[in-house]
Amino acid sequence: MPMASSGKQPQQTSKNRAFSQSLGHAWDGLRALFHYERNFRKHLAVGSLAVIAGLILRLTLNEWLWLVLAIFLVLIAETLNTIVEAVVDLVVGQHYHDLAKRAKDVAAGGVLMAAIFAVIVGALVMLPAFMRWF
Ligand SMILES: Nc1ncnc2c1ncn2[C@@H]1O[C@H](COP(=O)(O)OP(=O)(O)OP(=O)(O)O)[C@@H](O)[C@H]1O
Repeated sequence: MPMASSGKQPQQTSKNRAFSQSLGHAWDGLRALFHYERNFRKHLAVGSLAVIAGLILRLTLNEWLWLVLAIFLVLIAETLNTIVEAVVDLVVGQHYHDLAKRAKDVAAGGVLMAAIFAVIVGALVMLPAFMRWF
């Protein structure tokens, strides 16, 4: 899915000169992910629910570490997927190309792997924590 450009910001193509400038562009990137990527919003919502469940179930430090790792892996995989989609669309536009399909499908496969990892971690962390309640 092509990502629209806002068109409102100055069109900088030179290197960032200050750390605050780099940080500002990274923030723009996060806002773009949230604004344009439905799947990123879905993963963020599921991750937030997992954090709420973790607070209710009073996870241990080790359990939090695994859970946070799983959540961030999914979000980072979705970020890489978005980058691949944007670059592929930039290069081939609406033309069909086998390599474009391979790149997008492999990127989506990366998200799927991260999501499977998150489900496994979620089950291994939440089930024992749930059992501790009884
Ligand atoms: N230019 C292209 N050439 C060949 N196949 C393509 C091309 N663009 C997309 N595809 C195929 O269509 C699928 C969907 O592409 P699209 O860019 O719409 O991703 P998407 O559905 O927006 O992905 P996501 O749900 O992660 O946002 C790709 O996984 C790929 O198999």
